[in-house]
Amino acid sequence: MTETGLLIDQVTITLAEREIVSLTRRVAPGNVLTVMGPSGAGKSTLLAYIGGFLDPVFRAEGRVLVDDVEVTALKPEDRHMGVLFQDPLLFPHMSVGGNLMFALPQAVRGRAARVARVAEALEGVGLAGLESRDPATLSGGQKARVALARVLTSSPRALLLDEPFSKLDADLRAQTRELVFSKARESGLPVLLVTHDEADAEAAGGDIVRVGA
Ligand SMILES: Nc1ncnc2c1ncn2[C@@H]1O[C@H](COP(=O)(O)OP(=O)(O)OP(=O)(O)O)[C@@H](O)[C@H]1O
Repeated sequence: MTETGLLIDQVTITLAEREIVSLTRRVAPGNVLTVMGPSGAGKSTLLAYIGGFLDPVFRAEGRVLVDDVEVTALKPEDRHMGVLFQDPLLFPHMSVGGNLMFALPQAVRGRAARVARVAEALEGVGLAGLESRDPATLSGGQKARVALARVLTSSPRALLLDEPFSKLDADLRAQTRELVFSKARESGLPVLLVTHDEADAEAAGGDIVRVGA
């Protein structure tokens, strides 16, 4: 039987013989697994291993599967995981539309179809018509939504969120996380969320795993 979603299978990460983190979990499509723990507990390290960009100073064992396909040995770009960090990391030399166009899979062919997909993605995050804007002119909340639209445009199979709401003030934080979780549910994406914030974990509505001391 095909097991959909994200499987973190007996993943153990060590640094100089010291175990940093160890976990086995499945995240079903549309569900969120929240990883909480004190600073230094290994939350970002775990997320980096799953995304394929773990610093080689660490030693890691265990498998990562997406929709029953093992991705452990693949490069980050071949894993089809959408990653959001604390900073939106938009390309500053490209317009908002350019940022999204860059993420759009090559399989979407033809200028008109590509332009339409970008417009649709911006509309989906409440930013219709902002294609030509310079990212530097956007508010923090708008940048976070462009980053979300860009990630969704790339047709990911899972979302990895490393404290993506932590720089937003309380109201904006609540709005942005609702948008992210509702988009993930709508798209049937499994989500791994790393956060310090109990309200983020509660809003995520899924399982919570606590790592570290
Ligand atoms: N590139 C690195 N080289 C050596 N040690 C590292 C490296 N990155 C992280 N560490 C160490 O690995 C451990 C886990 O770090 P990690 O960043 O995963 O923690 P975290 O739980 O995400 O913390 P925070 O909440 O502060 O971001 C810490 O002891 C950290 O000092």
